[in-house]
Amino acid sequence: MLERLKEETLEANLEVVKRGLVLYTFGNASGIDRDAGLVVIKPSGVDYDELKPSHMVVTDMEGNIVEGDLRPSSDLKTHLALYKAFTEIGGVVHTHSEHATAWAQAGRDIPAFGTTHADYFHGPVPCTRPLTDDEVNGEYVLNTGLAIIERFKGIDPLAIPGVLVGGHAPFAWGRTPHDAAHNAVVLEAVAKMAFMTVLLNSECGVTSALLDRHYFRKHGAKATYGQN
Ligand SMILES: O=C(CO)[C@@H](O)[C@@H](O)COP(=O)(O)O
Repeated sequence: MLERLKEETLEANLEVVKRGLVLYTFGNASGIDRDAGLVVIKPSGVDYDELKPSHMVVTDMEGNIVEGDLRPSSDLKTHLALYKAFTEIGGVVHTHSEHATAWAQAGRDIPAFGTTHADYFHGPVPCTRPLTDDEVNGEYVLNTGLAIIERFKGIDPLAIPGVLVGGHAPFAWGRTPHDAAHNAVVLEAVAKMAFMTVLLNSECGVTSALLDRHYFRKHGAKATYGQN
């Protein structure tokens, strides 16, 4: 089971490279074996070209290394926080994909301008709020999972399987590492389409309101809210 999870997690890491979502060692993917209480995550700073299943780091839910000779990703705390808060997810992927990162740096939710977005994200993709000075010096900056969990109060993480960490970059998740990588790829695609949509028609927020009323309700989305 654990060996298979290492392979699946490696495949998720390599998928986001294959789709052009990460440069060099940016980003990281992880998977969880909830029965064993173990998380498998990409090692920190290792070039994807050299990555092997045996390089993957295994930790318990508190981040203690159970298996592996390399340091776990610097985003481990965020992955662990999301697994504890979103109990139905089985994989998390973090990238610095260009368009989603641009929306994150702009501090804006990605509006749902069309069904391409709405088929995967049943609402605007939320962006976390800017951190206060105290938070920048505290745990929040090391564990962006806390900001994500705060932003997802009242939002079903499986209805909207992705987020923009303000000033940083996107995280996506799913029931498996493969699903998480898939959602990360689609998140970048809808971020790019939304960016171009705004350039083509700055008044296009009307579409988003129509989608919000009709499309999401039809799909039983549990959360809709305004854009910031
Ligand atoms: O953006 C960040 C730091 O949060 C990471 O995605 C990136 O530097 C990759 O770090 P790791 O190699 O996973 O430790």
